[in-house]
Amino acid sequence: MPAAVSGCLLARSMASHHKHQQRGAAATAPGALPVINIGRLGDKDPAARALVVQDIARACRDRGCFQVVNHGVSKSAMDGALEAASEFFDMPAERKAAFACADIRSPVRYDTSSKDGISKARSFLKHYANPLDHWVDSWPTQPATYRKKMGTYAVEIHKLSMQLTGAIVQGLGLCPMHLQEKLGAGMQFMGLNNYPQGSSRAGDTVGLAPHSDIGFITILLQSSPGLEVTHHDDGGVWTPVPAIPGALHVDLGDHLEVLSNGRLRSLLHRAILNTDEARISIASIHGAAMDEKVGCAEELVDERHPRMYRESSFHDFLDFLPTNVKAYRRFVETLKIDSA
Ligand SMILES: O=C(O)CCC(=O)C(=O)O
Ligand SMILES: [Fe+2]
Repeated sequence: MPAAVSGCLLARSMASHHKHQQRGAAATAPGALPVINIGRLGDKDPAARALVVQDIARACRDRGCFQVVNHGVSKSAMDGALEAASEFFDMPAERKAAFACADIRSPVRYDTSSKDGISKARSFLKHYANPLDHWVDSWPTQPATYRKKMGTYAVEIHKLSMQLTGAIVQGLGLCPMHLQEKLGAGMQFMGLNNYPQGSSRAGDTVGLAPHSDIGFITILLQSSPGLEVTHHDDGGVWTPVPAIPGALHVDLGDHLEVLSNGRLRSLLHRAILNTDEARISIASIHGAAMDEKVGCAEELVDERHPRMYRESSFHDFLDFLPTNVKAYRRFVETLKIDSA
């Protein structure tokens, strides 16, 4: 990306960051969140790739998240996904209710409020996406372009997830191929979130309660700002993630913390309601297959770094979820070997 474009993106990011800060957060964590140009990740020159890997490694270690630009996901796929989501949520309640399901294991699920008592304003649609052929027939047929638009986005994002995890594990000193097979055959769990415009008078400011995601990474597309993050050493200070046009936000999930044997931490995040506009976000969670156990990478366990976490699967996480409503704990906390 030419420097001028990069500068422009950063300037917008800062403007949006400040606007958002004035509106919500009480204090700010040090430094802006990293925005990484990953255009040279696929470069034949290993030195060019290494520089990007280094930036990603630093962002993962210090912030637990970063945004990517020049990521190869087309603008038309990103716009199409937001359109499909917005058209879905605009449908009459009865049509959406056809996807309501009490079983959190259902491959497609619509709901109007979360059970935590905090995220009351949000409605959401969740569905599996990888491999697309296997799941797409369970997706909504209305709006008519939903499957096409969301499917195109899902496939492009899955490809990006493979590239990013390749770089992240390389940054941990592992072979870039370390997770590729597991991810290729793994879960892609998409969560489409619809937040109405918030009203500060009514005091409804939090759209989605603080949590970390399962999986290795989450790639998130947001229509406007609202996502806030706090990393383990941020002292509980929330940092708004600016909505940079064309950028995608990436955050680390519980299974990456496990795989890295604690060298990386999963990211606590939440969504704030915008007082000036409604908002849509599309989270794509990338992990191993439903029943595949994920443990610490053997290469990262030695005498100085004893194994910190028990193995677990996505399935184990789903079993844990209903037990984690009142006093929220990151799933990964329950896997700590000394926490038993
Ligand atoms: O709306 C957002 O920005 C956050 C969504 C999210 O964290 C999720 O769906 O897991
Ligand atoms: Fe999340």
